[in-house]
Amino acid sequence: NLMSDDQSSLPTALQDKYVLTRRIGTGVCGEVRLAFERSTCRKLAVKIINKKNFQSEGTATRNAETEIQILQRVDHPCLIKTEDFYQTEDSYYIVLELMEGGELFHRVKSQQQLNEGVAKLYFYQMLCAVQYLHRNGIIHRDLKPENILLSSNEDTCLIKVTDFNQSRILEEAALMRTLCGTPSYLAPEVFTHASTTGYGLAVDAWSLGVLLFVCLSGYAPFHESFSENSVKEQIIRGEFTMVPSKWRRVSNQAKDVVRKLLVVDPTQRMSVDEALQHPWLQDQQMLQTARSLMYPEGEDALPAAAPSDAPVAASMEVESSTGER
Ligand SMILES: COc1ccc(CNC(=O)c2ccc3nccnc3c2)cc1
Repeated sequence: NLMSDDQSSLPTALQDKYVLTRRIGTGVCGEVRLAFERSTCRKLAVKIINKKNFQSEGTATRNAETEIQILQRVDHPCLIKTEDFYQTEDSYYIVLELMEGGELFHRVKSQQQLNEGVAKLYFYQMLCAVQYLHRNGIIHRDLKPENILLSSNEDTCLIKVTDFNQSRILEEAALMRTLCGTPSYLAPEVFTHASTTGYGLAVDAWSLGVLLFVCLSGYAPFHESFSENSVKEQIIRGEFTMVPSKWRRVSNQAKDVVRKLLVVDPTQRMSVDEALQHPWLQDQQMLQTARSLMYPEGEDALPAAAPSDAPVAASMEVESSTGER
């Protein structure tokens, strides 16, 4: 447990600043623990990654910048922010803002399926996050409900994409590991193109299609119980199943987005940019809500034009004219 050897193996600088407590998440490369900043008692998440299954042996490092620096360089309201970073010879410790709502995976599971308006709000934020990554030359390659975190337990909340740097670091090793793991969210070209450098931005669009499918219906589009073909076969053929009872209340526009993302040929697949222009997302109320979640300071930064007949403004006018402030 934490109080025994683990605690002692933590960097002292980390221990000086934070108290690490229970495990709140686990991933391929390590675990996430709930932490408290000693000086402020602020709750944070500390992601512990042991290097041995993180290092892609042999492959040349991509460029001078380490992926962790990329993690620290990117800045978008729907991308998890790194607060602090430590390392020992066998582990990385990444201090992250705590996402109180936990993984999207658990939210969808507990609610069976999300209502369409909530799914649209979350999907729009994912599109913005992935569009930002793509514009910064980062392909996530591993988008799945476990990597989408919710900022609160409210339906209307900010979402953040996480783990986007790891897939870049695990580039070659990930392909091997990915081909061993459950392929449910993987795009067909991951199987057909041998090298990871072969596939482009379109893989993230496919995974977003699977994510939207899961949010709207509560189940995965490719599953061994749906066909005698393996999940891998179903993916390569783009053979997904929309169970009527689960999709009855979903709008045709939402289904259209899913169908245009789950296209096998990456050159024919709708891109993230095109998805952001799809009619289903031209929903002013959702866009307004998303904007206020993503850019909260945006609200007071632009002073609302006070209507001319506002009594408050008038009284303030009186005060200032008498010189009172
Ligand atoms: C007060 O203690 C808690 C409150 C809420 C939760 C739910 N959150 C989580 O379970 C969780 C999991 C992984 C994460 N990875 C990075 C950042 N934040 C994360 C949050 C977990 C603990």
